[in-house]
Amino acid sequence: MDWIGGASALITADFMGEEAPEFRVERVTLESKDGLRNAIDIGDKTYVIGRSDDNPKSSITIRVLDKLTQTWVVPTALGVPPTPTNSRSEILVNNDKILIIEKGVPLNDSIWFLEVGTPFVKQQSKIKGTEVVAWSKGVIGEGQKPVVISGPSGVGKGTLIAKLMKEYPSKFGFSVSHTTRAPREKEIDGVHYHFTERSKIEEEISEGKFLEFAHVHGNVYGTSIEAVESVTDEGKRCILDIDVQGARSVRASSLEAIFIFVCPPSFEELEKRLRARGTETEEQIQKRLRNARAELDQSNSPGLFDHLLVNDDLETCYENLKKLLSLDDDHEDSNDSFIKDGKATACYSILSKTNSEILLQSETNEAEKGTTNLLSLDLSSVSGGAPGRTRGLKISSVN
Ligand SMILES: Nc1nc2c(ncn2[C@@H]2O[C@H](COP(=O)(O)OP(=O)(O)O)[C@@H](O)[C@H]2O)c(=O)[nH]1
Ligand SMILES: Nc1ncnc2c1ncn2[C@@H]1O[C@H](COP(=O)(O)OP(=O)(O)O)[C@@H](O)[C@H]1O
Repeated sequence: MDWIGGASALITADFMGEEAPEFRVERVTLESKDGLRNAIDIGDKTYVIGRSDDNPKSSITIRVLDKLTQTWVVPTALGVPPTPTNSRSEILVNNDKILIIEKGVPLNDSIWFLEVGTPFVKQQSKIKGTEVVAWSKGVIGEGQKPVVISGPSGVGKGTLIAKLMKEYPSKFGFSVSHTTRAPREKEIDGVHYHFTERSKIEEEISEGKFLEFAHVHGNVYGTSIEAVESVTDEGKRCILDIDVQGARSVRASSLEAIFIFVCPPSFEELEKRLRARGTETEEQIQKRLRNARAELDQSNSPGLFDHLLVNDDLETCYENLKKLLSLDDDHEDSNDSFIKDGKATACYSILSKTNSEILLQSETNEAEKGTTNLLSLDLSSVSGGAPGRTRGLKISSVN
């Protein structure tokens, strides 16, 4: 490695070489030929965040020095990392994650967390038997809670969701699941489902890319974290069409959602709809009907579903669904102006930290753009985190 700049700490050797560097301060900045590497000490470990020298366009690299054994490890990094910029600043929060502010990108894209010791990271580390870190993008404000819709095959979930998306294309977005089942005649890959191989989805599940997955009617179905988060990133409310096992997993996850179960008016009517749809073989219909009984039984599980909707007359059911959703719609987000303004490129660096408030100082003259030079980032009510986004960041101007 070829360092051209001095660092504020003692750096004694090539960090992947035999002789280990010696860091004497909590935070150091190491300047290499083509950008910055930053190091943060957490307990007995030093995390070095940088970019590959050989390929500046490559993604961010992370190395961990175990100070007790003086060995370097490249951890398994889960989740989607930020696009590397030439400059960033970072600080340790809660002793289990590093807040990273990337510079030269829109404010909405600049706040990231590298989780190094959160319960999720510890659990993944145990499963994988390796050092694990996980990326989670920070989101200003809460966004609207995703909506999980479950119910037996043929009850009309897809029909209701399609109506909602048609009436409110800019308000709702569909979480496109992955499945190993074969596409039906009119289904489009990437629109209705991501149709995939069993080995591929199993590999991606083991890499921590899925919020939930389940074996349903003999196939694997799963919701990738990106499927949900890409909808929310667009400012839309995400709709998930998943089975009861999936709903249970989401309930147990860090994603806060509203859970709706759609019931048929009768079992006979369900069978009639399933047959009339004409998309399954008789054997598949029988399997779906058997599973429907179990799903209907589970719809009453305490604490699982927030609302039950009976889909008898389609229009009535759709109106009831809209009523349920609008009930949750009328919250005002006090961060709204920042969420909108956050599309402009920003260059903030971390100035100081007190409890859960972090001060961000602009490196360009934001005042000229009508925004402010000093921002307060409040982390006191964040929720979520890896494997999804970290929500609930509050930003305000400091006058
Ligand atoms: N757990 C889980 N279930 C899913 C997912 N995507 C779809 N499902 C459920 O899988 C079941 C079968 O879906 P599909 O094959 O499209 O048949 P349909 O419900 O009869 O239209 C339904 O209960 C869906 O809600 C997913 O990502 N995760
Ligand atoms: N309220 C309803 N009354 C009569 N038929 C319905 C109603 N809702 C949906 N259907 C029909 O039932 C079939 C199954 O609906 P679908 O939306 O595919 O169910 P799901 O997605 O829950 O498996 C479709 O042919 C659809 O047109």
